[in-house]
Amino acid sequence: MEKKNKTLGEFIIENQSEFQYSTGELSKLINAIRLAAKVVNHEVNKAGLIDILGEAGDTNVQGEDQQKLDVLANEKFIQALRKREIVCGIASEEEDDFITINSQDENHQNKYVVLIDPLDGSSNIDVNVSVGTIFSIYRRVTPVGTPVKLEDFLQPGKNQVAAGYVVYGTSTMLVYSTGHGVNGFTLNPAIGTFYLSHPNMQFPETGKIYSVNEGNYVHFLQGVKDYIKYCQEEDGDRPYTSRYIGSLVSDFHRNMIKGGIYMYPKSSVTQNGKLRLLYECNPMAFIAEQANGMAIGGKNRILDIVPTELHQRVPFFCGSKKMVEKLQEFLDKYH
Ligand SMILES: O=P(O)(O)OC[C@H]1O[C@](O)(COP(=O)(O)O)[C@@H](O)[C@@H]1O
Ligand SMILES: [Mg+2]
Ligand SMILES: [Mg+2]
Repeated sequence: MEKKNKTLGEFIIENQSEFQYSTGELSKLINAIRLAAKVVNHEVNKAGLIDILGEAGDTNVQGEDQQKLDVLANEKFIQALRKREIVCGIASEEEDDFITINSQDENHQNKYVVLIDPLDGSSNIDVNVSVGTIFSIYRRVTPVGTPVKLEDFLQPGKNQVAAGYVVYGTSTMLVYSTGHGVNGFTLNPAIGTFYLSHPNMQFPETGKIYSVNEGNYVHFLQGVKDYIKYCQEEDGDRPYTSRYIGSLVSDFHRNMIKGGIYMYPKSSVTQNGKLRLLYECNPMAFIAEQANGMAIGGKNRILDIVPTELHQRVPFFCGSKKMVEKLQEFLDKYH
């Protein structure tokens, strides 16, 4: 078990050998995320004092009204990643298309693509409820020396070389995995340093929390309705407790620590659910599986899905293994 309280920088160096590619590349990637996270954290913490609450006035490719903090976080993460001479392309919830980034020598030597949800939980920004950032990292599949292509982004989640999230909550944490377990780092805002506070995070095998927007209940498929009823029944360790923050990162983080299941099903209103496969479901599924949890889209494992579009949505069920398996039983009955 990793010793607590070492800095993120120390942890990255000590665990370099775990990263399947050359040393230094991972630290450049994670350092870019760390830097941008600190900048965004700084803005989020004083959001009410400076003019970054409310709408930015534009809509994004999803047709959602962009919040000012969506736009700011998007700029800060793209800036930080662009400067690191390691990323050849970025895709973001707030950008219609992927961004090509060329190496300084103009020969497309960079090897990684990064997909981000710069600000997750946008509906909670103005009401001072915790929000987050989500990131997913792949090695490109097209040859170095050529411009990045869409296929570099449309890789199944199991190809991720690293993924994680930042939660801007009562404290600010960076949680990530490179495929060797999940570790959480808490920011000491006084000195601007992330320290290892949650080594080797694990989803409890089961739990007593279910997270779903029950306001959509009538539109859910029968299997999901039956599972929610099952969670609410008086029997054994049930009823479970309903907790729904409305920020995927925060609901996921709580369930990973306490044991629980998060659900954003498809419904008669949202044919494919709401969450985006590439920069919400894949990175969270990668973390979940690395933490002994489980993530499905219904019959399929999220990380096996072969993406077809940059901003595609999928149904998402994720959390403690025994709870997701139980849900799967209910889904299999009907679908
Ligand atoms: O308000 P709803 O429909 O329950 O949706 C809440 C979900 O939508 C999201 O806010 C979508 O993410 P963005 O805020 O990044 O668009 C998730 O964080 C959250 O879990
Ligand atoms: Mg989101
Ligand atoms: Mg977002």
